[in-house]
Amino acid sequence: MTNTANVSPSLTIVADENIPGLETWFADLGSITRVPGRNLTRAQLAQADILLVRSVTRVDRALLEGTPVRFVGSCTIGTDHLDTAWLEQQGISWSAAPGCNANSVVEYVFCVLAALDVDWRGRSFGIVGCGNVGGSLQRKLHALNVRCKIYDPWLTDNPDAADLESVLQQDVVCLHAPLVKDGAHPSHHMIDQKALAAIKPGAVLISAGRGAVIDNAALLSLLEESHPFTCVLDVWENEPDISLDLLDRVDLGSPHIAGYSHDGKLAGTRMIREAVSEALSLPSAPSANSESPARQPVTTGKRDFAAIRALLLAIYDPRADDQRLRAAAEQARTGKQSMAVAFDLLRKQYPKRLEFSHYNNDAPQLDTVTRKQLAILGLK
Ligand SMILES: NC(=O)c1ccc[n+]([C@@H]2O[C@H](COP(=O)([O-])OP(=O)(O)OC[C@H]3O[C@@H](n4cnc5c(N)ncnc54)[C@H](O)[C@@H]3O)[C@@H](O)[C@H]2O)c1
Ligand SMILES: O=C(O)[C@H](O)[C@H](O)COP(=O)(O)O
Repeated sequence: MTNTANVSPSLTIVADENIPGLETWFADLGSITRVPGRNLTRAQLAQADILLVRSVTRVDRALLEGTPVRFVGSCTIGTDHLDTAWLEQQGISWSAAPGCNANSVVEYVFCVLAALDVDWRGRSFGIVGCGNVGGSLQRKLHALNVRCKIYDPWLTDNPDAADLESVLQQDVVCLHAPLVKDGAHPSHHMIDQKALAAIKPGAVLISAGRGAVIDNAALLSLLEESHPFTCVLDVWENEPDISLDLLDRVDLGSPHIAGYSHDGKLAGTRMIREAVSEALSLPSAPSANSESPARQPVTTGKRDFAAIRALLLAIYDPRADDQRLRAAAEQARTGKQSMAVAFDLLRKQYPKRLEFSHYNNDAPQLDTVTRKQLAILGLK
């Protein structure tokens, strides 16, 4: 990282208004203009040196051609909204924030299972896509002595590697693949009618990668015919204008917030600041306040899995997100607000969600094994 502390750059930064921590991480670089990311236009970038986006902005030739933008940073893990080939061809530096909110997604998965009262300790897991999110989930499951199989075409030597069909036949199937439309292993509609049919009756399907990894029309027709497995969707095709019929039929739905822990969002902003410093030889990122606030106690009088469940849900209960999304759908049905606007608003106004590490397990009656299992999940 370059340390050019004497230089005081005066850059023009255009940023999605939903990126937190901009003041902390970018104010020293110049002026920041906050814009709604969904409708960003080329005209708004006429003076911009740096563009900071989230997943809702398509960054390509149509947006950037003829603008002075030299660096594009996406404070997200996913990169499917960036035309990286075009950016590279134009010599425009870019970066996403790999892994920034992976832990948030893993915690979401365990909280979803807690909300459904599914004791994961006696189940087998199938993980599709085993990068930062899937890999972290796999490591936690191993530590908990839970069996899992993974499908990731780029990780064939992973000890749990299996073909897609056997992965889909596990008790809990977690989708964490990126959206890839071309190349050797495209994931677009990878979970089609045939793949959906491979999921066991009574299983749980959790989709928290990108919506279009599942063929949503095929999923809807399956769920209209019968309800063979429990279906949990955080990500949808055609966000933000998601299918209300599909929402009606899933067991838990949320507006693409699995990665929305406060920690995950701030990590994304910080990582992009580090990347811009590196790419444009700018001063190092300002040092953040390293003092961590006192952990908040969570408690329960229960024991064993009931206690694990109660403690996790005291921290984050995905049923609240589900209820808010269904209330928004009701408004859309009655014509009060379009689903697309409501979906984006839920994301913009998302409550501050802290990861498990901000809490401490204050249930003294718990036995050592339960305590250890909670610690593996990140609640000590
Ligand atoms: N719901 C949310 O809030 C949320 C939050 C974070 C990330 N995501 C999504 O989850 C995706 C995964 O995140 P990550 O941090 O693990 O990314 P990552 O890049 O670290 O890992 C992705 C993994 O998927 C594998 N993969 C690629 N094509 C595949 C295919 N066709 N089938 C199966 N696996 C495939 C890759 O080999 C890689 O190991 C991101 O790309 C993003 O789209 C969603
Ligand atoms: O790719 C990611 O990091 C996540 O999907 C992220 O949580 C998306 O959030 P958004 O950028 O849409 O606000």
